[in-house]
Amino acid sequence: MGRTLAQKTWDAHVVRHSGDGDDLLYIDLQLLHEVNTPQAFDRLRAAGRTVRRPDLTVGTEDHNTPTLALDRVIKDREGRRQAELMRSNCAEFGIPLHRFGDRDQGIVHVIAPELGLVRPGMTVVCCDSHTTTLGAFGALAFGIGSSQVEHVLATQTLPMRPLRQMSVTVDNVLPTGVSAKDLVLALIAEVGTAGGQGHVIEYRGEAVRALSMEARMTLCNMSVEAGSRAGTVAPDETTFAYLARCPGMPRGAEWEREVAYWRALAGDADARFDKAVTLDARTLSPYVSWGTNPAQSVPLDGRVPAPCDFAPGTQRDAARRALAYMDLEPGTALRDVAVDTVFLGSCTNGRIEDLRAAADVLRGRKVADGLHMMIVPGSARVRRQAVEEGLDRVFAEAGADFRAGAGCSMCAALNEDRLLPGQRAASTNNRNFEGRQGRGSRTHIVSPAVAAATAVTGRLSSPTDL
Ligand SMILES: CC(C)[C@H](C(=O)O)[C@@H](O)C(=O)O
Ligand code: SF4
Repeated sequence: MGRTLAQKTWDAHVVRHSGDGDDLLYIDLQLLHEVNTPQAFDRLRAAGRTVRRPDLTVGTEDHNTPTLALDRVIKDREGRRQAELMRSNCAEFGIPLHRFGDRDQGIVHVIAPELGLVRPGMTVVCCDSHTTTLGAFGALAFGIGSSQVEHVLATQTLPMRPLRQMSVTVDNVLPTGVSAKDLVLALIAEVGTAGGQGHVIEYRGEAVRALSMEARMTLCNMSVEAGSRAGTVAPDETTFAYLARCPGMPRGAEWEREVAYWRALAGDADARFDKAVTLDARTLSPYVSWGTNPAQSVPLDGRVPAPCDFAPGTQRDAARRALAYMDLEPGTALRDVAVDTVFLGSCTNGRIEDLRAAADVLRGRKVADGLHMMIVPGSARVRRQAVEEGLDRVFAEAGADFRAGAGCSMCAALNEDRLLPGQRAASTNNRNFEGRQGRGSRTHIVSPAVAAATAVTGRLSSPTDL
């Protein structure tokens, strides 16, 4: 029987089929950040073990890092402690670490592709749920918990229950002004936050083929918000062209051999999916979340729904609660919702293409009076490139606050960058649960273009409104 891309990658990494339903998988790369890892290192030390493959392990600092200046210290005590432990643990076990202030530092999911660490057909794990991002390269990449981190550190393997296969086929091409972010919000609104549970999603179809690597990363990034373990896109010419520019790639005949292997990873025509969803790209438009989970999203052209629009029970209760928390009246046009903050950044939309998309909207325009637009590059490299392209000037002239330091920042508000209680943001991040961007914060998840247009008008807007 035919196999999917994920099944081929899985099969190539099984070290042992065990009786209890778990397979023991070989892991090609483990990425680490400062949150969730101290416990793993403590247990490793307590057990008198060492790191099996420090050469297949890479760390960075991202969640707690400041953004105002590169010489700024972490103010929060717990955050500072995590960063210090990250440094001492990596030093003790010989793991390369991209520290805050270094050239290659940034959000773990942003720097890994930049450094050429991720290739098609690899198994990649990280102590972070948005590791799904890296499936954009045709890798099998998923988040793991801290005891699993310890297991991989010690053995370079991981017991895993085989995943179910789900296909998301997006036919036709996305209309102009509709991005991968809008596509994935529409998908999650359709299938729900548990729609992909236990599955690895493979994104297919003409619209997906047409996406850049950055856009595919946005798509795979939010796979976890649909409940799935991983998201993948079969490697193609777009993937190879991106990889060819990455550091450390083989050249000449060796490169040709790799590409042939990567090509063969594409799913077989008779591969079976346990679940299949089809979307028509032509029907999509900019999406925005109104509630407190990403599935509570509607087209920007729409209105805030009412609880009675949902099935009685859990869904309706969740809508009622979300509306109260978000302080929104049913029936309000989304375009009438005013925000005081716009956040552009995160592992979903903190890459160079995202900054370019926002700059294209901001060029020659001004951020609305009294509104704070904060732009945080996903990595130090993204920031350098933005400066090379003159985007920093566009942001400055528009009155946006383009930060010096790279990291997660206001995506999760684990550093100093956060909303005050009651503040409302249009944000390019991926989660909007209560308090995500600071206690009492209200988040509307949007694309970079919508974020920038919203910054100009002060209300949820798309570039066509300007
Ligand atoms: C802190 C980290 C473990 C967490 C995650 O796993 O996703 C964070 O990155 C997030 O986005 O909420
Ligand atoms: S940018 Fe946000 S979603 Fe991504 S790893 Fe950081 S906190 Fe998590």
